[in-house]
Amino acid sequence: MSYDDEDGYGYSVVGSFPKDFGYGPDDTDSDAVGIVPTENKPRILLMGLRRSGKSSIQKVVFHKMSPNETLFLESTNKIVKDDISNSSFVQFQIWDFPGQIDFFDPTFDSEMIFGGTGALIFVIDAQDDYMEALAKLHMTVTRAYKVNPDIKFEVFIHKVDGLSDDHKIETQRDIHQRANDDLADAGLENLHLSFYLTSIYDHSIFEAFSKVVQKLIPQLPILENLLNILISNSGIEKAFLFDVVSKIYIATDSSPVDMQSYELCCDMLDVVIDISCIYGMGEDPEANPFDKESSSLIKLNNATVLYLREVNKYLALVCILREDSFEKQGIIDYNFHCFRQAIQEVFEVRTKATTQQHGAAAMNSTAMLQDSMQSNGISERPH
Ligand SMILES: Nc1nc2c(ncn2[C@@H]2O[C@H](COP(=O)(O)OP(=O)(O)OP(=O)(O)O)[C@@H](O)[C@H]2O)c(=O)[nH]1
Repeated sequence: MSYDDEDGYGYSVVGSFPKDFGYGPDDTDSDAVGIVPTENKPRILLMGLRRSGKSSIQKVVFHKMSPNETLFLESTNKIVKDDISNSSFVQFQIWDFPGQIDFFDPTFDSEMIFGGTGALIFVIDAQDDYMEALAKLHMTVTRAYKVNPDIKFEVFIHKVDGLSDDHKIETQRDIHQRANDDLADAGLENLHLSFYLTSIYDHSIFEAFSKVVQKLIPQLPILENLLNILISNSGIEKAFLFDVVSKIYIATDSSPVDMQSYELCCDMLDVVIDISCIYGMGEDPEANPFDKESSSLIKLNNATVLYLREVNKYLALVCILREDSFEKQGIIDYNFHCFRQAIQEVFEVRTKATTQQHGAAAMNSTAMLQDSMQSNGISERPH
């Protein structure tokens, strides 16, 4: 399929995505090598006061719920466990906690809950008075840290869509200061909190979740390295490796991420998914239309090109590059092919369990990619 309008703003869709964006790779899937048993999957906890927006975040990011529909979500009364296994890299469980959870309740087994946790996201409603939330945050993180000091503590200052830009920054500064002062008073200077301004009404929640998830992906440095090699050889300005279903980016090259580029790439993914779901199904409804031929090209009217390629069933690469760099599409496609193979190798290593093998194979795939890439003739990475 190919679409063009008179402004020269057009896109083409070759191949498409599966109609059913269900979760969980099936065991017969060759991309889903190294499926981790449920109990070993890293766990992400969503905690915070009642009505702070925990369930909405989970539904919007992982279940494609539209933000307006969250108005009708009922209060969560028990821990809801959600197994997110949509990618071999992004295999984790999200536990959504009820707002009124009581840590002093004898049935609350903190050893079990915090013991296997990778990240704890504490959601604070920025449109409400946050003093009570800060007290709860302090109690939660100190308790969790005692059980498991390796947990990554992430604070979502949420619902910021209702705040002016100045108010957002002031709120973040105030929450940051108070939370860290409380920790310093308790002698817990080593406990590190990361802060994000989020809303389900824009891309900020996807960006924040991307950063949380990236901290739990041991292969992140390898993926970044592979992306750096790809973009520097291909004249690409920015590349994101997306988890197709959630729009989380699991890695990007090491140039800084600006929100606009990320939004643009997210929008492209949405367009491709929508078009594919409507027009991409073949005659066989069981066949997966998102295959290695799947790609899409959007030419913007500012001499920039967005280029999407399927990496495997769960991952897509979305690149931003200048139109003149795209003249040598053959080289970009060749380099992409090498990149895809290198990613495949990183996947395969997961099945071969040992860390030593992992490290050796990662170095191997990076070196091989560096050797096999063709240069686009652009010596410096454009800015
Ligand atoms: N303006 C705005 N409202 C939001 C946002 N996220 C969630 N909400 C609203 O906040 C309300 C509470 O959301 P929930 O997701 O049910 O909150 P919760 O933390 O899961 O609540 P409990 O289950 O009671 O613990 C809903 O009406 C949502 O529509 C946001 O980013 N901005």
